[in-house]
Amino acid sequence: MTSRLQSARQTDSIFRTEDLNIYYGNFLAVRDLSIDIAKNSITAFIGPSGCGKSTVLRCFNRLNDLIKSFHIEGKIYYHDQDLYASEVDPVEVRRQVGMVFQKPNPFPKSIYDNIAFGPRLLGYKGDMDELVEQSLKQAALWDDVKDKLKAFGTDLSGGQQQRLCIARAVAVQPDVILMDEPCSALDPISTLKVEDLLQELKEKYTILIVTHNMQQASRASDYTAFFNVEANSKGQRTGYVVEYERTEAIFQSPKQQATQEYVSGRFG
Ligand SMILES: Nc1ncnc2c1ncn2[C@@H]1O[C@H](COP(=O)(O)OP(=O)(O)OP(=O)(O)O)[C@@H](O)[C@H]1O
Repeated sequence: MTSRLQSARQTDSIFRTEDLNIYYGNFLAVRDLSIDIAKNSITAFIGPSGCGKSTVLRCFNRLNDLIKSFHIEGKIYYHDQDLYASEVDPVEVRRQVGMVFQKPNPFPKSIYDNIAFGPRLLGYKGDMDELVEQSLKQAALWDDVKDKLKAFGTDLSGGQQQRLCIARAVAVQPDVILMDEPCSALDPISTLKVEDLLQELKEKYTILIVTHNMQQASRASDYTAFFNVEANSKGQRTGYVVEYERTEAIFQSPKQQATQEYVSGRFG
């Protein structure tokens, strides 16, 4: 068994991976991942292209299950439950572990229906107007859209669309929100709005975010995992975590030279 990359906060972890190897067919995409993810915190995954950040992220809501060649060795525990046990329903996992993607992807429906869609599907019996309002408020979008809830979500600006997607994610009352480069298609002002929003959301949710933006990782996250990638003798490029620590330690006093070079922009 490999040593754990983060031992300081195991009592407060929401996910725990143990000796995780992730494959697409015979290709080992990520190896030897043993990390804990802290509850009610923001954890950033950084590293060069192809090191497996998105692959790891999508393991936490079983989204990779939709890829035929995908399989894992090792374990992922979610609240101490084996996430890949046969009795676990991936659809229920995805309700509890929501996701926001790189490109805002609102449904071609009204703003209201974008939010109400998930709760309706789940048979929500409460006051839908109230839920829509609360969700939009949590995503810091209510003031922008309260007078045009019937307008199409797709007609909002890019930054607003991404906040709509965040509102849609929170409307089904998840436990965790995964974000895969959520700001890469946004302008700097919208990016800062989303980053501010993350600080509020972490009071209620656990957030994992993949980002190529070093400033974003250092500004917005509590913990950072730096991934790297190396080729084996067959030329396969496998990702692994080099260093996983509190964000200020990764950016101000990294233990590994590769981390230092990456966060200072001299690599990758
Ligand atoms: N569906 C798939 N089938 C086969 N290989 C895949 C699949 N998705 C990703 N990979 C491979 O797995 C490796 C990790 O990819 P992944 O997208 O997770 O990396 P990443 O660090 O998120 O990259 P980027 O920063 O460029 O988005 C890459 O070699 C990629 O080509």
